[in-house]
Amino acid sequence: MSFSKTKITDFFQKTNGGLNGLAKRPNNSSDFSFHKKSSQSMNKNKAKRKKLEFTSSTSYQLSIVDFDSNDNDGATNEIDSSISESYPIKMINPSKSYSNAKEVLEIVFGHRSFRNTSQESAIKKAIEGKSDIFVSMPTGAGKSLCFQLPAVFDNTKITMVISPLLALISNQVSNLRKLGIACESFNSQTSDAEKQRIKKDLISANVSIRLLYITPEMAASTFFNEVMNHLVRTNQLARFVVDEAHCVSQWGHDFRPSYLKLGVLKSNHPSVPWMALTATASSKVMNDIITILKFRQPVDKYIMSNFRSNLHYDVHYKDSTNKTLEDLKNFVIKELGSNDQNLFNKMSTTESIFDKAAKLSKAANNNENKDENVGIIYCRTREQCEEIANFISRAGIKAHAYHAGLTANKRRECQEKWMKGVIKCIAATISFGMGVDKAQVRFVIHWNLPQSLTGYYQESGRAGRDGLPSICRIYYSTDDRDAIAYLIRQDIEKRKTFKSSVKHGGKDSYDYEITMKNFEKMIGYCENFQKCRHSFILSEFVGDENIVNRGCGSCCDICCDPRTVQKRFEKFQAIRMKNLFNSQRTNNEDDDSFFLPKLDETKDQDEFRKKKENRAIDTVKEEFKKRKTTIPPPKSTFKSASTIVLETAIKKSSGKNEKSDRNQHPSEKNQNTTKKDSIDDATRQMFRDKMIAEIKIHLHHVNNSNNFTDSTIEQMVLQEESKVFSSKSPNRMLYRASIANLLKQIRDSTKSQQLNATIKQYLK
Ligand SMILES: Nc1ncnc2c1ncn2[C@@H]1O[C@H](COP(=O)(O)OP(=O)(O)OP(=O)(O)O)[C@@H](O)[C@H]1O
Repeated sequence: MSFSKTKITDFFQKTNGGLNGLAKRPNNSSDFSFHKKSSQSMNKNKAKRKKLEFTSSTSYQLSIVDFDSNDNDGATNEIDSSISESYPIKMINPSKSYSNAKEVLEIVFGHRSFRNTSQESAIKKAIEGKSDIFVSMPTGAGKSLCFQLPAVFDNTKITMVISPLLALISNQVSNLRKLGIACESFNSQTSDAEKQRIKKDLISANVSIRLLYITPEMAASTFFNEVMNHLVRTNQLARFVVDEAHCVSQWGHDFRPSYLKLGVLKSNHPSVPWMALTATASSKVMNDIITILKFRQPVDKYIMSNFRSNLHYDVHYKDSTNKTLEDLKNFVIKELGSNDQNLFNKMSTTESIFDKAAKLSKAANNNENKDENVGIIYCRTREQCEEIANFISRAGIKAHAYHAGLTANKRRECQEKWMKGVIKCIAATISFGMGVDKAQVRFVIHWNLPQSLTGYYQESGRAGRDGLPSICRIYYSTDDRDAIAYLIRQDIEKRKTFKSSVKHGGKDSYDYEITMKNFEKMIGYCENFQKCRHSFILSEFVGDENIVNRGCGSCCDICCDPRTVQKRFEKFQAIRMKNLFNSQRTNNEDDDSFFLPKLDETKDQDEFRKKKENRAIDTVKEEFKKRKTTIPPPKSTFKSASTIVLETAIKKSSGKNEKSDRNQHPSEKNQNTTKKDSIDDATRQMFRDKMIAEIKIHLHHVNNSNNFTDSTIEQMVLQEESKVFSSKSPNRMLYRASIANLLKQIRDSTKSQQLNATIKQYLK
């Protein structure tokens, strides 16, 4: 939304006279429902609190975040954790002043003590209001309080909180309102009536909102510029807060170009203090945050170690055993199964799966508060979420899928039940869990490889927020690795074609190298059997030298039992090599990255087999669907490795395994068959795909895309790959090394912005 300056000025004049919508709310003495606070301190403080509060009849209707709607303020609308019902709230007396931070901590927030010294110091420094503050604390360490408490302490001013996700905003606003704090959000989902009410307050002489959550896009709007000017002029702006500040940096896992504009706000209002918070800051990210947001030196930094000793990290290999799903099932039963599994075991074998599920659900509802332990299994596609959820349910654990294909209501219901422990295990796409503060998450499993270590740290960090032992596991497979690498390349290419990357510091700030390097590190993490997993992850962050240098001791599979991990890894490597060297890959011996049936469920075996055959193709189709674009899909020759492997497998299983000479260069036609068989077609096609992708990226970078049609590129690749094949076959290693060398040369030319010499030869 945008407002013209004249309109704003008119608006200011019309409402002049200190309109104070919120402060002037009518009081009455009706009953008010507080949210349940379990802590004893909260109860103790209730009586004290009552005296300090005045009541309001105003009902707040929080904006319902519509999962699928277009969001014109740029906020990512990935999950729906909003509160749909309106509820009466009890407002804290807006003119109440507090003598110190501890008092606010106890009376308003109901906590007995600060969670850690960083939290306490950051809060006290913020209350002083003299410096800019950088906070890096692990997930669940209590970052939000670092700005929420000072915002309440400062009872004549407003704190502007800039946050990237509507779901996060919605959650925080909802929690703060339950505490009686005057808190609002202003975004594309806010109703017109609410916007009017908030605007009135913002332009008044006595602003009564203590915290206003906005998106970075909204912060840059003309309307908010005017608002900020007014608030600064009238000395009512306490501070700017940038939550999830790693979004500023392209070195972070979640770069948001709109965050780059925030530096302008800082330049416009240099006297207003800022606070930036993140759970995932490397020193590069921290420096970017401080520089891009133009923080005043010296910056007060509060950096806590990201090491969480209650989290046990490990990696299981999908390729190394044909019992991966059994492994997953046994693990989930062990972690969550006590109640559900016992009940399930007692059920008759003749009962239908639906009856069993209904019984489990009923039992879980009755036992709501007994066992709130839950788990998350992250999957890459909706189909996988559904399949895994079904699979776990069949094993007697109440599970549910969560993804964008469900209605907003269904997602909300699902999340709420999971929060209460009614649904024990959720199989979800990675948007699930953002901004969700659930303490008893006993495990976070990644069924597919994440794209970066920092992203993985944040997702896995949703486990064990209650401080109790919890497990973070990845099920790794090379099929996933290849499919994700392919998709990353596709994304990068699309971004470049759309020229959506932004210019920053004179260079293209969307850096292909960074994305790929991040992904390579993730692969390194999974394929490593020597370095402590915590060290591996924490080497990405500031403030963790001790762990990085010494290892965690016993909080990961490698530190606990390095020999077993080594054996597992070697077995995985052996099978991988066998797959690479042996084109006679068999479906059921070593490729277990698909879903396998339980042995006693013969009637379901056909269904499973079909799924097994279709899954990789569906995965790729699904990913294309997700990346809706006007760009035509890649030509049929441009296939992911997993698609090729699957197609080959399907051909084999249906007896149509004839060798194709598609894409065969004429010069190879007469070559002897020994040579030809030594490097299989699928491998060659995979390398040709890689070359095509690399060349397209290169041509885009050196501004030569228009000089090469797709068919020229394909012909070029066919010819160059064919030369290598003819000269290096049958030695597979030499073939691979030569192709790798070609790819490297192209990448080097991309870096030096020179049209690659080999490619140049094909310029007509
Ligand atoms: N001093 C405290 N005493 C007790 N509980 C606290 C304290 N500070 C924060 N908490 C609680 O800790 C939980 C986590 O806090 P918060 O959501 O702020 O963490 P965070 O660091 O922002 O995590 P994330 O990065 O995952 O968002 C919340 O339930 C919050 O109420």
